Amino acid sequence: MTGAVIEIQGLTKRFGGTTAVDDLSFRVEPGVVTGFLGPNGAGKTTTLRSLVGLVSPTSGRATFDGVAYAELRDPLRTVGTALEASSFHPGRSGRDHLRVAAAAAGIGDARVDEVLEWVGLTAAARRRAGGYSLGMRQRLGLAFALLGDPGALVLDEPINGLDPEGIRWIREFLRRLAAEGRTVLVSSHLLSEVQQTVDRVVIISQGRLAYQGTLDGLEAGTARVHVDAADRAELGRVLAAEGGAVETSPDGLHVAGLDAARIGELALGAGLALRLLVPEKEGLEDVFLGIVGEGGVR
Ligand SMILES: Nc1ncnc2c1ncn2[C@@H]1O[C@H](COP(=O)(O)OP(=O)(O)OP(=O)(O)O)[C@@H](O)[C@H]1O
Repeated sequence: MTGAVIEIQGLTKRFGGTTAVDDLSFRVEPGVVTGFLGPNGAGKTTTLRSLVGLVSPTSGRATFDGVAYAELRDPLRTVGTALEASSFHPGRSGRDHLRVAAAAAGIGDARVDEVLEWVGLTAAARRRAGGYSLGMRQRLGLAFALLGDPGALVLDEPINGLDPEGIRWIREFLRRLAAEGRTVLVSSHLLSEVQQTVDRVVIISQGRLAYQGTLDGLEAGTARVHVDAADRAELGRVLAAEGGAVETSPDGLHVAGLDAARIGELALGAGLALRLLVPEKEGLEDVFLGIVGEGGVR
């Protein structure tokens, strides 16, 4: 098992007059969990389906270490996917569902039992999948994705609808898979849902890339400092001269582009005594909503 770099390059998908994905490019590296975020209708599912050959792009490419899914020599061993939690034959047991999929790929029953154990479904393995709870179906989907011991995992909304215990379980599970060197890409329409699970995020809105990078970077771009001095106007001039974006309000100055430590130094250098110096952090969810905008939902 080696992690594969997932690369989306200039991907566009149109359905008739609807552009679901619009010239989208991003990279997903092994060894970390990457969140793929955007509001409902942003184009996440279409992107993930393009990645595994279920949707043919209008233009652009989606590859694993440079190879398109359809050209992979051993797809099940390269990438595991869980794109729909309910795509199981309801009358078949969880174990039989996996045995059928495994047999088609030349994978034996021992591995089926291993992945069932891995996702904590051994006790329920011989029960009808139709009677499984949503959490159990998510686990069965993960077990299916892991059958070929793939280096990459592509999971569509694996946390959606889980109870707190299920969320905690999957969070730890995904982090462990990434720590083993796998590439883990997990979609969600809620940043708060994956915030404690992901190391990096790719955010899309209306089919286009809105941000890719770390969560810290996402927050840093919007962080401001609330600061004030007796001579507010002079403080504002000093900070603006050093590149701060200064907004004056009745309760002081709100400054972007300079951190609190730097503002303290500049004020000291200018002989201004500060009477207020408070870093202001917008909640990550607010940053996310600011990026995807009101018009994000289609
Ligand atoms: N097969 C299709 N035919 C026509 N339009 C489609 C098709 N699949 C998706 N779309 C449209 O493309 C856009 C993106 O849909 P997509 O399902 O990829 O978004 P999403 O981010 O996964 O949203 P959700 O979280 O709601 O699943 C939407 O406007 C959707 O209606």
